[in-house]
Parts: sequence; structure tokens; C-alpha cells
Amino acid sequence: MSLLTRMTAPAARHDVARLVATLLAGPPQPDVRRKGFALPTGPTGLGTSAARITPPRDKAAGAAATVPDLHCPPALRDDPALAEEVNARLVAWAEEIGLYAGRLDRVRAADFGRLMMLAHPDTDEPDRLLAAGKCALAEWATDDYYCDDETMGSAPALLGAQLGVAYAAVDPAHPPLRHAPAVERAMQDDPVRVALRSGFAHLARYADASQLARLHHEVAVLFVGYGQEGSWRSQGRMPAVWEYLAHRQINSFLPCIAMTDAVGGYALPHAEYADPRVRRAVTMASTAATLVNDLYSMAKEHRSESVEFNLPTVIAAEERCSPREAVERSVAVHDELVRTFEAEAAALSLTGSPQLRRFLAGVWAWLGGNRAWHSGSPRYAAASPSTS
Ligand SMILES: CC(C)=CCC/C(C)=C(\C)COP(=O)(O)OP(=O)(O)O
Repeated sequence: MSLLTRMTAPAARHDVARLVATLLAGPPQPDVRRKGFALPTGPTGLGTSAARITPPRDKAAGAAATVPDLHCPPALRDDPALAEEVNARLVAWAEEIGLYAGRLDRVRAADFGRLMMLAHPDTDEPDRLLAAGKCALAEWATDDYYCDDETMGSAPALLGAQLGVAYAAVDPAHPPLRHAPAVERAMQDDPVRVALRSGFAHLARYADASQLARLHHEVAVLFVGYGQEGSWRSQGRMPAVWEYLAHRQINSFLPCIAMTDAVGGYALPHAEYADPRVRRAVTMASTAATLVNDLYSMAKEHRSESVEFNLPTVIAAEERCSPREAVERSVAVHDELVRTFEAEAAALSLTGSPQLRRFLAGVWAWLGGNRAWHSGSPRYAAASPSTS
């Protein structure tokens, strides 16, 4: 069955979505394997705004009800059976390695398997989605255990030291021989480090050396962002809006988005991934995806004991506006980023390689899957418990 026929949410919620989809999809490319991946077809171009789409099922109305409409693609497929398989295997893995011990029911309910199914519609292979899911959950756990959840032992004073050691679980440390056993013990005696190491080892089955090096870079940058947030937390300081936005580019879903080609079974050449024009488009998309998290996680963060950092809170503090107005302004920031990504990605798709075109279409698909997941995951439902 083709991806298109499996989609329950076949179109976008805004005028240009189909046009963007068409530009990003480009002509058929026989030299790049396309495992059933296709962006929405149908009416294209300006004047197709009547083709409005409803997103896939939203399991939890709580958070979703408080977030205004976003300029965001739809999820390109909804395959609950695939999501369930990936989620079950992800939770079994977490249990086996002792990650989120005592909280696995919440991890299961958060349904990160569904996030992977929604965000990576160009593969049907559960094991590829599982590899990506392990990396994502390990990165989330780094945040929960070390940065922002005191009930999981996070403490600002420990953060830098913990992140420094955790990085060796992703990009192995190579100490002189006599220190190697101590490093090895450290890799094994903490569930976050075990998860990072195991997740990236799994992904290495599908990623080549250049893709792995790219991911190491993105994780290192993510950890810089975690450190930045820790610094605000320990100072009790609310960042400026510009500072927060720059932060959300690095403390972002980019490490997940950067796996798009490895998960899809092809490789974007390093020179194209590193091209500043591509980087600009992709980082704008990942910042936007992370602002979606800010909008949907506000209710969860209000319930938390620790200081909350999200764009509406930062805007309300700096611009002295009401929470509702701050949400509206955050949505406008999000929408501008997505629109800019769409325009620039469409232009890059016209001149770049087939792999670049597929990658940018994959990033676009990731945005849609991400929003659909956030709107339905009990992790962000106002009245439900979260993983943290
Ligand atoms: C999966 C991944 C790369 C996560 C890194 C960044 C991250 C933890 C988020 C984007 C989520 O931010 P936040 O700390 O607000 O997370 P929750 O709202 O607690 O899910």
C-alpha cells in the first residue's frame, strides 16, 4: 500500500502547503531509493486553500485545546500498528537498560514510537524507527535526568560535569590505556549514558561515518544548549527573547531531524548538509519544531516545581503582555520560521541533489509529524501525568 493511501490526514492547513509539497517533492528521481515516500499530491498552487485538512487523531484534548492553529504541514501518514510496535520495543529497551525505572508506564503512554512513525514517513521498517527512537529518548532522558527534573535527580551544579561525561557515550573518549577501565565503568553506571551509547550504536547500523559525525556535532551542540538553560536556572534569570530564540535553535530537535536521511535509507552528502543555505533552512525548521514543544508543554511545565523556560513565558516577561497574547506572539514567530523554511527549502530543492530534495521533504514531514504527536501525546495533556 502506498504512503498516500495510508494517510488519514492528506493535506495541509494553509494555502501554500500543497505548492510547497510539490516543489519539495520535485520530479521522480530514479537514482535515489524512495521507499514509498511521497509528499501529498492533488491540487497544487495558489488558490487551493479550500483543501484544508484535519490533523490525525488527537488523543489528548487538554494541551491541544489551548494551542492556536499553527502554520504547519499535516502528518503525512498515520499507521497506529507501526507506532505501537516501535513503542513497545522502545519501552522494552528502556526497561532492559534501566532507563526511567519506575516511570515506564509514563514513557509508554507518552508514545515516542508514535512520534517516530509520524515524523519519519519515508520508512516502514520498525527497526530503523526504533534506532531513531532510542536516540531521541536518550536525548530526552539527558534533559530530564540532568537538566530540568529535580524528581529525577537533576541539579544545576552537577549539569556541566554530567554532560561532559555523557558526551563520551555518544562520541567515545579515547584515554590513555590505564584510564580506559574507569571511563568504561562510567559509561555503564548511569542509565542516561547507557541509553545514549546503546541508541547511537543501534543507529550506527544505518548511518555512515559522515552521518554519525554530523549527529555527534548536533548532540554536542544540544548539550551546549542544556548547559545554557542550566546557567539561567542557577542564576534565576529569565533570558531575553532574542537569547531564548538562539537557544531554542541549539536546545532543539535538530539531533532528531538530522537523522532523517539515515532513517530513510539514503545519505545526504556532507557538503550539502553543511551548506550555510541548507543549514539556515534546516535550523529554522528545527527551531520551529521546538517551539511547538514550548507551546504544547506549557501546561506540563506549569505543574513542575522548577523554573520554566518556554517562548510564551519569555515573551510575557520581556514584553509585559498577557499569557494569551504571549502565546499568539509565539505562534507568529513559529509561523514565520516555517514559512521561511518552506520558501527557502523549495528554492534549494530546485537546484540541489536528489538527496537534498528528499532530505528537505523529510524535514518538512518531520514538522508535521512532530506537531501531530505533540497535540496527542499524554506527556503534554493538561490533566495527565508526563514522563517527568
Ligand atoms: C529528543 C531531543 C533532541 C530532545 C532535545 C531537546 C528537548 C529535550 C526538547 C526539544 C524538549 O524540550 P523540553 O525540555 O521543554 O522537553 P519537554 O517539554 O519536557 O518534553
